[in-house]
Amino acid sequence: MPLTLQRTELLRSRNYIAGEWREATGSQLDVTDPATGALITRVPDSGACEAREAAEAAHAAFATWRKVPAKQRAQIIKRWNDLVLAHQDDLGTLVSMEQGKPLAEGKGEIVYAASYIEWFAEEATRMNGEIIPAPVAGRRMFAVKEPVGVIAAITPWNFPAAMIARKIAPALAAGCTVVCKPAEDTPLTSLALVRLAEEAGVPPGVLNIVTASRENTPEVVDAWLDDPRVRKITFTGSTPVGKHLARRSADTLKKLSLELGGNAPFIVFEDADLDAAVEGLMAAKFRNGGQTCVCPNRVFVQAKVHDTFSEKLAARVKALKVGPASDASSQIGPMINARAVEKIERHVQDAVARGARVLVGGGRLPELGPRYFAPTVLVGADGTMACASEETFGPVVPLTRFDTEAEVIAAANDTPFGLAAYFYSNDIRRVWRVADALESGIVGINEGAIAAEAAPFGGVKESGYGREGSTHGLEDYLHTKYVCQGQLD
Ligand SMILES: NC(=O)C1=CN([C@@H]2O[C@H](COP(=O)(O)OP(=O)(O)OC[C@H]3O[C@@H](n4cnc5c(N)ncnc54)[C@H](OP(=O)(O)O)[C@@H]3O)[C@@H](O)[C@H]2O)C=CC1
Ligand SMILES: O=C(O)CCCC(=O)O
Repeated sequence: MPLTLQRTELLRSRNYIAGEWREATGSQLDVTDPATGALITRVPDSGACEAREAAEAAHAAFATWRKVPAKQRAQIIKRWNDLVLAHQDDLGTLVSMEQGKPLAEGKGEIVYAASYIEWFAEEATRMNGEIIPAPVAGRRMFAVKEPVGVIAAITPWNFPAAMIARKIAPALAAGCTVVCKPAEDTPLTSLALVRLAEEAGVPPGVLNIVTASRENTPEVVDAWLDDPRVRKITFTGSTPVGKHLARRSADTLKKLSLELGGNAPFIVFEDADLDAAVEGLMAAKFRNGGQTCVCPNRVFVQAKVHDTFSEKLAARVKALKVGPASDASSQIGPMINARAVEKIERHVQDAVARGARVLVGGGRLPELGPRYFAPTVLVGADGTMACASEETFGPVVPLTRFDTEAEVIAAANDTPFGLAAYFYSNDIRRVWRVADALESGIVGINEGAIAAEAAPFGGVKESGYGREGSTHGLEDYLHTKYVCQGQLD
């Protein structure tokens, strides 16, 4: 059955700038269903002109929004959260329509996105400063929290709702205003979320969104990078684009939050509960068909339990149901675009050419459509393979056998990335030793589902910097102003 919306007005096809839904002045961009390639709708293919209008509106609105009492900002954000939850069926459907993830996951993403909105509505009222004991008599010293200013949020296609929510909600909570550009492949969920923010009472100019094609995106973002009024860039996406944003924002010294690519290790020690480890790996690896930056990319299994673990895993992976979001039984959807499937195929072919063996899957599923790839388990993977050094971003599990703890820690850390890492062990001494040794912003110990609004999400090394969620996620949108009052008489 085709996916449809109850409230069709949530399917938006214009930019939202200065409180107005504006037609494209130039060309338009097709938004398609990744399962079939069918056109869903068209949105503006914006350029520098629209980007500048959005920045202008956000700059003008900042003067008043920053002065709105925190409690009032919190109430508006809370209303946004309520509206998002009230429309979770339609929003989840939109996610699945444009991104391809199974409907249950699409709706789950909306609940996940709302958890960030609710969290930051509550945090808005807790931006406490400090009173500092003065080292000199007669002075009073304070550390005051202030909003950074206009924020540019650039978001990826893999979580079109959650990534918008966890960037925009803290910005609004802090008193910042926002210009946003969603990914070319998935602009519709973000437009619907902005529509609900408008309905919740976010004032004109405070939140602006412009859509653009992959070709025009650099023009839009460059306009913001060059604009000294834009004080912060918050970005989730690939490491090369993150580095580009860091370099290009240097001239105006913007604050940056970069949540970039990962290459997560998942380690199964011989003392682990193997069934729990298989379940944890299934949850972590196959979320969104493997298209998640915290998905395990390299799986290391200790020699003694390797064969038992791989058999158990293969049985679970073989049973996964692949299909379109419109089929309620689907567990893995299509990949986002042709480039994504090509990369996954290249990784599997390279691994096999270098000696890996396919235990399950191993190729495309043309009978379902051009964007489907079979959930795959490879054994005999090693560090020379492309899948060990690049993020596959697809449903492929390469298993590598290891002997010692020291060897596996060295292998796990042998990457420029450091976003998430997972391991399974029931030895309490090993648990803390390994957690300390892993070079990673996030560590899952006997746990595959690590994301939560109350947790600081982010990486080290070339996985970026800044944290999203938790109290740290608000801090990234604030400056600390030191105020010193001298003797009054
Ligand atoms: N950390 C994460 O969550 C993600 C990691 N990735 C990794 O990146 C790989 C490639 O995915 P891809 O979609 O190409 O990721 P990108 O980094 O290209 O895209 C992420 C966002 O950045 C925008 N963007 C792209 N180029 C520029 C630019 N020159 N200046 C400013 N903004 C830009 C994109 O816009 P547009 O869509 O219009 O190009 C999109 O909004 C994936 O296979 C995966 O390994 C991808 C997505 C998320
Ligand atoms: O960067 C990503 O892949 C999105 C984050 C997923 C998560 O919140 O777990």
